[in-house]
Amino acid sequence: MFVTKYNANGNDFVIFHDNQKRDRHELAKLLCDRHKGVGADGMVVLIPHAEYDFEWEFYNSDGSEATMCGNATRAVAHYAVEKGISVNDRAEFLTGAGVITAEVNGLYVVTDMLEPKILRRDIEEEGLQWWLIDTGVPHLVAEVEDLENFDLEMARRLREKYDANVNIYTVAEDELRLRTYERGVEGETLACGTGMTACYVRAREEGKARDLCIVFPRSGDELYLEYKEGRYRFGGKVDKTFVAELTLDIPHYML
Ligand SMILES: N[C@@H](CCC[C@H](N)C(=O)O)C(=O)O
Repeated sequence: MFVTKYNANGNDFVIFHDNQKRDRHELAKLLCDRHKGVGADGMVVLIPHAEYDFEWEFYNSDGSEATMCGNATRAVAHYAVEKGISVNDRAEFLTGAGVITAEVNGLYVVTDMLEPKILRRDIEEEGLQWWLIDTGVPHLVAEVEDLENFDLEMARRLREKYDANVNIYTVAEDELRLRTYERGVEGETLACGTGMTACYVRAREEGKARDLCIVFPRSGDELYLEYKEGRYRFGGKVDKTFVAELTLDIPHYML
């Protein structure tokens, strides 16, 4: 069995394709394990679909399924174009949250994000004002003055209470910086695309971010977010790290 490892600005994924949908949560746990497996924040499997280029199964590193992952959409679009599953440098595929389109230009990939839903604007916790925004998966977002003080124990409590990813950000017109505690990884990740989008949605709504914004996640990589004609677009480079043949003894029931 061959898998491809991608790094999307610090969010990393194990990707392969198969011919049918399955429950692969145990396999995801094994392959995402950084000691026993390949090591990744998530695993994605591309499955044939009658209407779209493919549909995906997305798993977090703890084996839980998630409906959407912004960074994985960019890595998967690159994978699909390279494998000929998608053509003309454009991927259109079905996620648990809806249909995604992404444009591939070399290693640079831009995803049209799903329409965000602002679920709550009134959450007060830990001295901060949080909004709850669904960008395919739920995110709590709060603006802070200092990104260095991200209390991960606090983030864990909020993640449990609201069943959401937790983000803090700073914003200055055309520059957004953020940190994300990810559900399903149960720790801080180096980047989170749906999290970046959720922070940007709030910053724009509050008149603090321009329609084109540079975004720096914890990895320090540079991405951008754009709001145009009612749509949020999210772009950045992806790295295909390696292709590996698994020699792991994978129990039959996981395959
Ligand atoms: N890293 C992702 C988000 C993945 C899903 C999330 N961990 C959840 O379970 O809600 C991104 O780039 O958006």
